[in-house]
This record gives sequence, structure tokens and C-alpha cells, in this order.
Amino acid sequence: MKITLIDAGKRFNRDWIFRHLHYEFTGSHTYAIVGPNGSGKSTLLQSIAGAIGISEGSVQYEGSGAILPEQAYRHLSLCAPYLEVIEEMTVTEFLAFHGSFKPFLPGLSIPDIIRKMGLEAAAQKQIRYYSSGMKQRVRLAQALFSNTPVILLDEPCTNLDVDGIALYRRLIAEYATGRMIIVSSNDVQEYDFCEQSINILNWK
Ligand SMILES: Nc1ncnc2c1ncn2[C@@H]1O[C@H](COP(=O)(O)OP(=O)(O)OP(=O)(O)O)[C@@H](O)[C@H]1O
Repeated sequence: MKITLIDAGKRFNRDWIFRHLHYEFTGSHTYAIVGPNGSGKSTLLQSIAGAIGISEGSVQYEGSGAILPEQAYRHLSLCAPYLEVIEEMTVTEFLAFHGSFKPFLPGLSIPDIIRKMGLEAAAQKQIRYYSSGMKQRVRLAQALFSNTPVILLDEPCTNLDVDGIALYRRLIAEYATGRMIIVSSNDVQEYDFCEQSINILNWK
């Protein structure tokens, strides 16, 4: 999988968040998007995901052939603290619902995923009763265990406790191999495994 940004720019009203950005994300490499608060890391990640449109230039996706931007979501998974989880469902129901659109990695059942995320005791509880850290574990699970070649992680350890952060790092070590990972963050423990770093301030 290859994602290419060509002269990409995004502005909100009159403020350019990034501009003239040329970058090629390739194969099973790992990338960190870094920069201070409010510099545009999340905006860039959402632009790469195709979740928001850019204001100039283009984002191109390529698998075994060209992928239409409106089909790109099939090839990537996004985890971000602002993504909604369906509060009325249990984690079992939510993962089953998610898996009906985007299958999980082969050989992993929903009970396996719940166990790996340390959510067994709450498996039958509606997500509305989860703590913020438990909800973040659910978001991480749906991204990391989806069978997509690209994983996009926006501040992946938001609300996680020490055990949750250790779990995130173990899961990355175990499940990132052979996939493209792009992490948007200003917390080094979320991205220190990344091979390449993109400082958003270079594209203002
Ligand atoms: N929908 C929007 N409309 C207007 N401005 C926006 C919108 N979304 C983001 N912004 C602005 O774009 C800028 C970049 O925001 P963004 O969330 O991408 O930064 P960030 O680097 O991820 O920040 P943080 O490290 O605090 O999470 C900020 O000034 C923000 O206020």
C-alpha cells in the first residue's frame, strides 16, 4: 500500500494548517507525525485517512492498483479519541458490528480480542458504563485488529493507565509487523518505535 500527498494543503477559514506538503508513505513502514499542540497533527492524519477533505493538492492511494479516495477507508483503520463508539452496545456487540464491515485479522475471535484488551470482566456491560480508558481500549482494538494494511493512530494512549500503555506497546510489537503505521502524537512513548518522523511545523 502506498499513500502519496502531492502539494497537499489544508486550511480552516483563512488559516493554513499545512501547505505544499509532499510525502510518500510506503509499504510496511512506521511514521510519526509530531508537533506542538494545535499545530495540525490530527488534521493531517484525518486528511491521510480521507476523513476530511484537503483544500489544495491531492492524496493518492495505491494497492495492487490505484484506489479511489472514496474506497480508501476499506484499506485503513483509524483510532482516535474523538471517534464515537456505540454506547448502547456491549463490547462483544460492537466488535461484531464493526467486524461485519471490516473483518478482523484471521484467527482472532471476538472473545480473543476482548481478552487481549483486558476487557473480559466488562464484556457484557454496555459501553456507556465504561471508563474513558476502557473506551479507548475498545477504539484501539477495532483499529489494531482490523485486517487492513494501514493503521492510523491519533494520540493512541489517551486516557490509558500504565498497564494500558504497556499493552499498547506490546500490541504494536506483535501486530504492527508488515503493516503501515502512522501515529500522530506529542508523547514519545506512543511513537518511539516509528522509523520516520514528520514535523508538521516544516509544512506551514
Ligand atoms: N473543524 C475545524 N474548524 C476550524 N478549525 C479547526 C477545526 N479542526 C481543527 N481546527 C484548528 O486547526 C488547528 C490544528 O488542530 P489539530 O487538532 O489538528 O492540532 P494537533 O496538532 O493535533 O493538536 P493537539 O496536539 O493539541 O492534539 C488548531 O488551531 C485547531 O483549532
